[in-house]
Amino acid sequence: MLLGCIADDVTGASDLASTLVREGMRTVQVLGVPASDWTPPDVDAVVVALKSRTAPVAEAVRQSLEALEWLRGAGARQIFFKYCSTFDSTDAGNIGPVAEALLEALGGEQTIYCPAFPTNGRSIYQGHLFVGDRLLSESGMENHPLTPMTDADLVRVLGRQTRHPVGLVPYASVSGGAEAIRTALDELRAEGKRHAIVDALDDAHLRAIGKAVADLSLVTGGSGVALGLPENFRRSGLLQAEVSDALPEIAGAAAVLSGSCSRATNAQVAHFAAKRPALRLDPLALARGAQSVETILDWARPKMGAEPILIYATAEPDAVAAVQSELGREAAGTLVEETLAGVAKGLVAAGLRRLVVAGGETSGAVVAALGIAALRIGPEIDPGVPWTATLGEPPLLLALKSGNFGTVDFFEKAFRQLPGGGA
Ligand SMILES: Nc1ncnc2c1ncn2[C@@H]1O[C@H](COP(=O)(O)OP(=O)(O)O)[C@@H](O)[C@H]1O
Ligand SMILES: O=C(O)[C@@H](O)C(=O)COP(=O)(O)O
Repeated sequence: MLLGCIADDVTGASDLASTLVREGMRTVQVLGVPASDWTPPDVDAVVVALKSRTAPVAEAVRQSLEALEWLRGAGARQIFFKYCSTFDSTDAGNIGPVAEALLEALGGEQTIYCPAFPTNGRSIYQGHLFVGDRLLSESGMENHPLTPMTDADLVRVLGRQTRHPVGLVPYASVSGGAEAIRTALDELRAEGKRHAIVDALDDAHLRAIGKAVADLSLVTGGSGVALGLPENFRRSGLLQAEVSDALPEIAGAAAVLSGSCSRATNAQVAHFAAKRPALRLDPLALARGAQSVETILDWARPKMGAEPILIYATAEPDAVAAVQSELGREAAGTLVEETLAGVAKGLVAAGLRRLVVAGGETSGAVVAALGIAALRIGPEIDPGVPWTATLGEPPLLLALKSGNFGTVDFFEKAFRQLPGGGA
């Protein structure tokens, strides 16, 4: 294995794995830290998907260090820590504390932070993260149910999460190419800055950054900055393999489970629900017992197979806020996640084989409930969201959609790409 990756959520992990496959690395995504005696298939990169983005800090650090130990044991030459392209975190963490712990364990002196993903509209200028033409803090992410992002200045945001000071490699250096980026990093290191936010506006910047960090033991960022890493291994003659994104054909009923409340998912749910059988979860009804996994499965089972169905908790910010004020932010999230995970289990037992899940935390809960160990990466539906196939049981085609990714017709498009569509 050349590149060992630790992703703080499961949708982010498939986003990263998909980027690595497209850039010529044979990549497998594993869900949770594998058993010490598990040998990965013949691959160049392994992405360990954790559910650590919103875990308590100590737990996120513990899981990440465990993943690091496994990846190093399996021979990884460089470590990549993947988090969200919208830098989803709180003042407590978990990006800063996890990266600091990984850096310390690796004996590294410095690492970079670059969540830019220009293809999906995320760019960084003078340390400020933009989503399209808006600052992060005005992009809708300020209303995220678990990690509201109210500050777009990443030097400031990361500075609140780390023990060591944070610096910036600005656009002026990044546009000068790999050598200029290395010089800027050296200058920051000389000032005692172990952490460097790096500006990036387009893929050429990301590839230059990738080249500049070839010798860092730890690189951190969104999937975008991983674009430039495979080329480092190719240049040193370590990466030569042919990569295939072909998936096995798996027939069976199809469904979408959606727990993301992002702007993009709200629009996608409305679009799909207008044409297909759709059931809305009501967290307050779930809390009172008026709705349950069983009542949802009773609705779903007779409809399965004819066309894809949709089950969603997705709601607009005011509805989410009302639920949270009644149940509490975390309790509401957990209730919805556990319900959708239970529904996924029931649907698979009833013959579901093609599943799209919207939302990172939601996807984490669903794959854990289904006991899925690893995923093979297939073709992309939209940037950052590939179809995948489970390795082992149950045999499923699975697309784990990051909340904010995908066009408005994403769910229809996903099933159209499969042989036999969604029926
Ligand atoms: N109607 C709702 N009210 C409150 N919380 C909700 C509702 N619908 C979903 N949630 C919770 O919001 C969180 C969304 O996070 P996630 O699944 O990671 O989506 P995203 O990818 O958009 O960040 C989950 O914890 C989910 O259970
Ligand atoms: O980098 C990204 O934006 C995604 O890969 C990702 O991590 C998104 O997370 P969710 O929106 O929570 O699915």
